[in-house]
Amino acid sequence: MRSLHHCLAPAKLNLFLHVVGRRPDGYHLLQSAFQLLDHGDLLDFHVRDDGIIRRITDLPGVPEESDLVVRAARLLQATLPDGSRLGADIAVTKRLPMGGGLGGGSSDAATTLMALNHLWDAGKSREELMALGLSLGADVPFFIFGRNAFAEGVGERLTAIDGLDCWFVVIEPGVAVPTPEIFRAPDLTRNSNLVTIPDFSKTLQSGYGKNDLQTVAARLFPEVAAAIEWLAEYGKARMTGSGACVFMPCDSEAQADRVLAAVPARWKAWKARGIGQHPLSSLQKM
Ligand SMILES: C[C@@](CO)(OP(=O)(O)O)[C@H](O)COP(=O)(O)OP(=O)(O)OC[C@H]1O[C@@H](n2ccc(N)nc2=O)[C@H](O)[C@@H]1O
Ligand SMILES: Nc1ncnc2c1ncn2[C@@H]1O[C@H](COP(=O)(O)OP(=O)(O)O)[C@@H](O)[C@H]1O
Repeated sequence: MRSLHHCLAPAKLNLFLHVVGRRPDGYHLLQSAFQLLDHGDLLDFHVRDDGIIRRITDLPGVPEESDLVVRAARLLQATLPDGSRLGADIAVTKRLPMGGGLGGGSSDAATTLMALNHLWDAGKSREELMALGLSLGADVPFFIFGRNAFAEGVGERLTAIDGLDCWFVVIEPGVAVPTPEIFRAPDLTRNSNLVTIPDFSKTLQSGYGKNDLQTVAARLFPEVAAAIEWLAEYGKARMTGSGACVFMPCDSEAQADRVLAAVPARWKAWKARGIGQHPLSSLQKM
């Protein structure tokens, strides 16, 4: 049967993240620049002919049935023609921290939709996969979109941008930040000014804007505050998504290595390069 091995589910960074309003259902309206990285989880897919979908690796804290990988596969399977007996064994090598703001679970789901759409010959267009993905999480459509992007709405309105072609240092402060708690906080700023692409594009490199979720996450999780404070000694340090991870764009790989060598032992840290395109984009029909 057909297989795909070592498919990257890349991490994302939110280069800035502004909360610009709220929908009637309570969801927050955002504006953000999403940046793809060359580091992420790795997934292996092996097609089955008995309709069974299994996650064949363990992920502590995430039961198989609630894993976004399994949910994504089931969602796509439900669109296959009646009588189809296609299923899959899926192995997930988890390298991204959960609740890290790097979009790990969402990226796993996006990679699953793209890989199985190809392996099962499901014939879904990029737009159709993005719509399926949105029901799994707000970040999923971005990963299927496959380019660095300016995101609006809750993250579903995407416009391709260049992003940053540089190295980043990422620090994992060792805590999982629950997204709902951050959005619920009374002190969250919800009225940042609307921006346009020309407004921020020229200044993206020098650290355009801010992350409105950072103040709340840093207040609730002192290790996030400590990591930002430590990294800010070296450059423009900022939190990604709803946290917990903190990142800094670097002028060179050597600068990234110098910062990594100095990171306190209690934090895990790594470097990654910004990429312009999702590695699985080539599998996609337009
Ligand atoms: C903040 C962002 C930015 O990329 O990423 P992460 O930190 O998760 O990577 C995303 O918008 C995260 O979106 P999503 O992945 O859908 O968030 P979930 O964990 O499902 O949302 C949990 C809860 O947070 C609140 N929520 C979430 C997104 C949003 N735009 N407004 C909200 O108010 C809602 O109450 C929702 O029920
Ligand atoms: N394959 C998966 N990988 C990571 N998290 C998953 C996965 N499937 C379900 N989840 C759930 O999604 C939550 C958010 O995880 P993740 O997307 O990694 O963080 P974030 O949204 O902060 O970037 C996790 O706490 C976990 O309960």
